[in-house]
Amino acid sequence: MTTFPNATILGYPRIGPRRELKRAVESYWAGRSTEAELESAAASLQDATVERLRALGLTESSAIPADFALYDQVLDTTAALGALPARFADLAGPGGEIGLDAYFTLARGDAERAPLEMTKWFDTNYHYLVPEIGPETSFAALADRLAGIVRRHRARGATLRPVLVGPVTYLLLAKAADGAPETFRPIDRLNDVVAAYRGVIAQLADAGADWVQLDEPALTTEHGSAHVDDAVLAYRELADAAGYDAGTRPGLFVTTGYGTAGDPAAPGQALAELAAAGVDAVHADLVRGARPGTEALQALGDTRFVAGIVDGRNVWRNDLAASADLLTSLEADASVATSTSLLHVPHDVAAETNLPSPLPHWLAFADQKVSEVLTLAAGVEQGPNRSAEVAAQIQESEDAKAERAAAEGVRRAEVRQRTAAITTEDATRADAADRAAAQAERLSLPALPTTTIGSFPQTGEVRKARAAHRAGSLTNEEYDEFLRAEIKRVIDLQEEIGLDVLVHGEPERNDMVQYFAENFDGFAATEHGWVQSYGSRCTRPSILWGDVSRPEAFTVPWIEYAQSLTQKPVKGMLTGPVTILAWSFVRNDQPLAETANQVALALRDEVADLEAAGIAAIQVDEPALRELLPLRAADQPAYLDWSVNAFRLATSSVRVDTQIHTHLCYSEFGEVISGIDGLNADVTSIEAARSKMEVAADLQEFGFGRGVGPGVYDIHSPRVPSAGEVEELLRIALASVGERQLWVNPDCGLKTRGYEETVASLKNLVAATASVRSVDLAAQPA
Ligand code: MET
Ligand SMILES: [Zn+2]
Repeated sequence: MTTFPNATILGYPRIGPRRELKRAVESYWAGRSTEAELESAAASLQDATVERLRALGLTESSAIPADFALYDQVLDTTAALGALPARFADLAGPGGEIGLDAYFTLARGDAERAPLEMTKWFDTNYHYLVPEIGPETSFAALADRLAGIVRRHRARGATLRPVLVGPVTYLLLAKAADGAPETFRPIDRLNDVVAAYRGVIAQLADAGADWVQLDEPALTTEHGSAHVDDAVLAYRELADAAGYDAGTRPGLFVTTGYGTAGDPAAPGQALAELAAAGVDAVHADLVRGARPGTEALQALGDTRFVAGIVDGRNVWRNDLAASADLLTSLEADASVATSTSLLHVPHDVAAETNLPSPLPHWLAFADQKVSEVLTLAAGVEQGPNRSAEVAAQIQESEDAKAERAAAEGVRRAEVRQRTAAITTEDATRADAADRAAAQAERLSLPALPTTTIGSFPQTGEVRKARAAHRAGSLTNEEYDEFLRAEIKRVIDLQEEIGLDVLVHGEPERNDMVQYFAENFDGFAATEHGWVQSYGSRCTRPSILWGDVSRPEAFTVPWIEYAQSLTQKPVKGMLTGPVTILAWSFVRNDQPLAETANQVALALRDEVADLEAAGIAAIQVDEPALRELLPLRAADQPAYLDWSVNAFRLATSSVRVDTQIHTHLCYSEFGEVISGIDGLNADVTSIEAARSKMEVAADLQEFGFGRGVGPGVYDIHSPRVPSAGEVEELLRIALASVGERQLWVNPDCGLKTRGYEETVASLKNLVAATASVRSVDLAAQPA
């Protein structure tokens, strides 16, 4: 093997600077292009990526990672191991291989089969496909696709470094296959999977790889850090040259992004153990994780230390002076890298033409981060005698830092004074029982009130009108007119269906976070800043760069109008502070808690204006509450403290008879039940249908005393639930939540659905509720 490159990145955005991959894949799915066309589009994008990275300076052998998943990197590893769940067994090729169509079927399901489950990748908004591993799952070395990529680039003169999810992380991220015995854990299959990895690594070596990257981020989590011993066993096996043809074992590079691997009290120790097992290069995340101890670094011996010092998860320019100092303090020869893959950031700041100046000067997207890595690596090589070029780069980073600290809008006295003056009282409401009584009187709702989560189907018409307005072909007045007609239609429809608490349908919102970013001060929107969320789906997070405030009420006119059309209560609809932070790129120059308080006060202003406009129920959505939960148990209480408090700050100014709702989805919330309780909302709607109301029982067990609306149907598919099905779920919920607390609603908003299935589903929801009210509640009226 060659020596490990001095500068590298752990991964690069795969979607393409203009979302080329998204288009190519979606066109293939739609039958508009052939497999060959898709492969050729993917190959062109790879070539462009490799050329771009070389032009930026990643010219050392093996410095460029080959991480070109068409859908997801965990699914790629599943494919390389041939680890097909039983229900997909028929998709295997003659040699057990998972071809292109099989690959996409695992990701997207088909008429008979549900796809692999999708879940969040560590504490990010990227979603991976969960492997399903059972005692019978067969593993094989089927790395043809990845080997082919390595080979193709070799022929073009570049030795790339193929990337796989490492064996321990792969199994820790997997779930037990259906039918596996209770006691079975996927990690029980470590020996078998390692044998397959060995074959995969040999295939990659055969294709010309000098180094193979194995990502082991699971070692940085609370649960995974207890598996360092397993990793040592696995890598001892993988590093054993006896398993390879003479002299062909490539270098093994193990990465540990997203935190500190192993025991956080002994940072670096896990890396030293991996080195002792025979791993040739080990990476530590120096942004989210702790700096490895000096002794641990010394114990690495010949194993190369790779310092993940350029943040793979934010969009801010690196503080090069501070990073250079940290690298010097390591007193070890180190390579320089990113903290994680750059998958989480957009491609290139230079592509942005509309960002307010001087914001671009403070930013670093993937391409800028590559340059930062190279500068820092050059600095390490040069030691105390820095070249003029490196010195100039460091100076520029210092200048940007100073400019940013002093720039207008970054720190605004009026915002600072408000957050400094926050008191406990600001986050405190009257007793829940008093609120319930006052709200019952004001709203006079039936038992088991029915409602929806906020959005109604965003039809092609709505999207077209928004685009026309943005392009200027629809005037403000015309667009307003259109939105009002849409709101009226949605209100009339809900009246007709017979729902109790109505919504305006959110037609004016492109996205539940971006809409708030556009109406608050302190945020900027990018034109091309797309990042992959899952598969071909991308989001374009706003950049929260300055102090946040709300110049004027912006949701009030729509809600007020909707309320004017009906006697029934219409919910005000806001996105909560934690979710706004989670789905934006957030400033890194102050604690998240401080930024959360600013956002909370901006929302508090909107809440006050909604209340003043006569709105009796206000919903503040926090679907991302679980997403930002720190990976380590020790860090979780502090997080729940500030995040919960921010929500309370946003919602606690209201009168006793104003009903505060919240909504949570996308996650298992079992771990944060105490946080949900802490939000102190009068009504909490929560995704529950797929887990058969489990969360209702969890809440009950916790002693949750306020309103609960466990979702009675899954909105992720067009399937219409029957009234009988909804009734059954309601009865399960009723058994734990009780009729005084139970609300009836779908799992989440309806914006991705069509009208036909929405109307049918909601009618069944209302019918089921009526039946449960008359059958189950008749005996003991509330
Ligand atoms: C991801 S949660 C979505 C909540 C929002 N109010 C909606 O209905 O779309
Ligand atoms: Zn939701």
